[in-house]
Amino acid sequence: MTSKSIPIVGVICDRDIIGPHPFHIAGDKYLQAILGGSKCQPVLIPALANDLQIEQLIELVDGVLLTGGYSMVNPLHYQDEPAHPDTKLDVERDNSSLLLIKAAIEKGVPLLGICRGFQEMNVAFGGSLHQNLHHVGQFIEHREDKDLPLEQQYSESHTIKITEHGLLHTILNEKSIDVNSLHTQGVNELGDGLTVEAVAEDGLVEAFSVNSANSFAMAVQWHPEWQYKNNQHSIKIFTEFGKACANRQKVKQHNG
Ligand SMILES: N[C@@H](CCC(=O)NCCCC(=O)O)C(=O)O
Repeated sequence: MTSKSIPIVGVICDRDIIGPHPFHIAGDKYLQAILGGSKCQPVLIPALANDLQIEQLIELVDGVLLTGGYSMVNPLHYQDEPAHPDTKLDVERDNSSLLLIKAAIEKGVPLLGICRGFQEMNVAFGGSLHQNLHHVGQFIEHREDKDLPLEQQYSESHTIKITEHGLLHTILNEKSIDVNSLHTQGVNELGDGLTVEAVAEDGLVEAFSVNSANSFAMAVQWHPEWQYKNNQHSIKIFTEFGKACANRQKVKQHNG
């Protein structure tokens, strides 16, 4: 029985230790949102960094998803003070994502960044992060309360104002929406060639797009993958990303 092939989306893994061993892992909710929301086949990309055959890999996928993650982007990537020794880092994830972002933009592969992925994309374009938003003194609380049940951790936490006539505005057709918020870090300096698509009520950048991209290239600080089926805005984001991936697949099939 022949079935129509669906676009393939590469999902970056975290490298984390389980028991005595390192593993490459990705959150199920991201894979479900790609499968059901974007109608694409998710495949995991291990955080093998410079051992990844990026040029070969980027041709195999029709889109790239950079997921959230509890580890922090190493501040050495944006020339800031070294992270506090207790900070959970993931050097291999950093180095893998930065290579993937470059390759996806160069090759016109649709790219969606979520939370940590949003922060990685900002850094990849020369931007910087506040390592601890709650220490800066001008921002509302953007962290989740990890002592609460997950439903409450991922519940809507603040409003974002959407840039009129931008990509996100075109996708959502909304001037503002409420979003969840589960992040310690956030955009300090916006990277070169990025356009702000939304800001929080405290002025923190919450979404941006990539000016030079030949395809969908957007990143959001919140978590649209969380229970995406129950959120019309999330459905629209994953649907739009999926359409871009399907278009990439069609162009590749046409070009043979
Ligand atoms: N570690 C960064 C990014 C926060 C983030 O991605 N949180 C979600 C982790 C769990 C999930 O994938 O839902 C920061 O704290 O700023």
